[in-house]
Amino acid sequence: MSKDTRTPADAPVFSVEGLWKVFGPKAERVPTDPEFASLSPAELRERTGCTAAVRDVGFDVRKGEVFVVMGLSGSGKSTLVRCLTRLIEPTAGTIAIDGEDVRAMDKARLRELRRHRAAMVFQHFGLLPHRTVLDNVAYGLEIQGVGRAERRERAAAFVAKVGLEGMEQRRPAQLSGGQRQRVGLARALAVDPEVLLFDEPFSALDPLIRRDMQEEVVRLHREEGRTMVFVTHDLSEALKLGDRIALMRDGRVVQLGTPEGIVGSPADDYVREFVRDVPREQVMTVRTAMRAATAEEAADGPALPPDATVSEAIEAVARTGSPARVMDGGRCLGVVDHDRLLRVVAGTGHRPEPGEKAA
Ligand SMILES: Nc1ncnc2c1ncn2[C@@H]1O[C@H](COP(=O)(O)OP(=O)(O)OP(=O)(O)O)[C@@H](O)[C@H]1O
Repeated sequence: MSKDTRTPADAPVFSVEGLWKVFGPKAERVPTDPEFASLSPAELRERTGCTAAVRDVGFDVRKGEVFVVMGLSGSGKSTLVRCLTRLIEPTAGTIAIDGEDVRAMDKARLRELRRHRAAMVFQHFGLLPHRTVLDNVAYGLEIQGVGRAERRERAAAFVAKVGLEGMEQRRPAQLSGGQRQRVGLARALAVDPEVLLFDEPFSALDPLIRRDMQEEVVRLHREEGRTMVFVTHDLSEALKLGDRIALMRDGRVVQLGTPEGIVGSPADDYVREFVRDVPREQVMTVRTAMRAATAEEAADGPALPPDATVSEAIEAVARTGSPARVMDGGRCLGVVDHDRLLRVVAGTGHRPEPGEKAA
């Protein structure tokens, strides 16, 4: 996936501010009382009997991006993403979709939001066992009131799109886990939502099928440019899929940034520890690794786009024996040489990305 090269449209799809979800007795008092806000999760539970699953979280999801919510088990990811369409009622804060206040929506509007605008793909597929693949995919269209002939035609197109052509008449029990998840994906896509929400959709799949599905998401995203919010506890999945990643810990977002920003400039020791084993050369780009070029260097040498990875640059430099030029529209932005590339691999010498900050 090409990262960092798109200029995102200004208007966010989702805009979230000061969001809290507190489970437990008299949950509403927790967000408003500064004394509670400073407590650790264990202290808060002890003092109030409440669990703050999401604590004062704010972010925008930009049009066309894959926004990943990542964190360990229990960090609040599922709760957060369910709050976006009020499958879980937030305790405090604001959520807007295309500028419209989600917390002010009545039942009918909410239904419309979940059916048409923000479709969810779940880990356990949620397929109807007695229906065929085709009818499962058509289901979302059926509840939208689309006529039978049209919905079957549209559903068939999406079945083909996710690579299940020829399996239209099978039932879910006759499919593998990966194939079932493809049906879930096709069903969500068929309603043509503005944004797709994925809650750990691939965590039950075995590693090879999981990789296939990740590639499927990358491909669909590349082809359609659809906005996606993707929950995962798997760092390599987050780095592979995310244009930006919100890293959660104990209900808070501890860092929000590009994969490169998070790996290259961890906001604190927790994040640093989290990304310690990531192969940096596969995430860091030459845009970050480069230095200024001399006139001679700018004129000759292998050329790479700014979002090429350091790993790709190592290959180019090894092949040609000379520094690689970072080229953007015919202009040489800088060069990467052995020294620069090795520094990235060794984890010394990166520059913080402009605009990256802890959330
Ligand atoms: N209905 C509930 N009642 C009470 N506490 C809850 C409820 N749902 C979630 N929690 C708590 O909120 C916290 C966040 O849970 P959540 O499921 O959002 O985490 P997660 O990051 O999605 O975890 P996982 O990766 O294991 O699904 C946890 O401490 C969890 O025990």
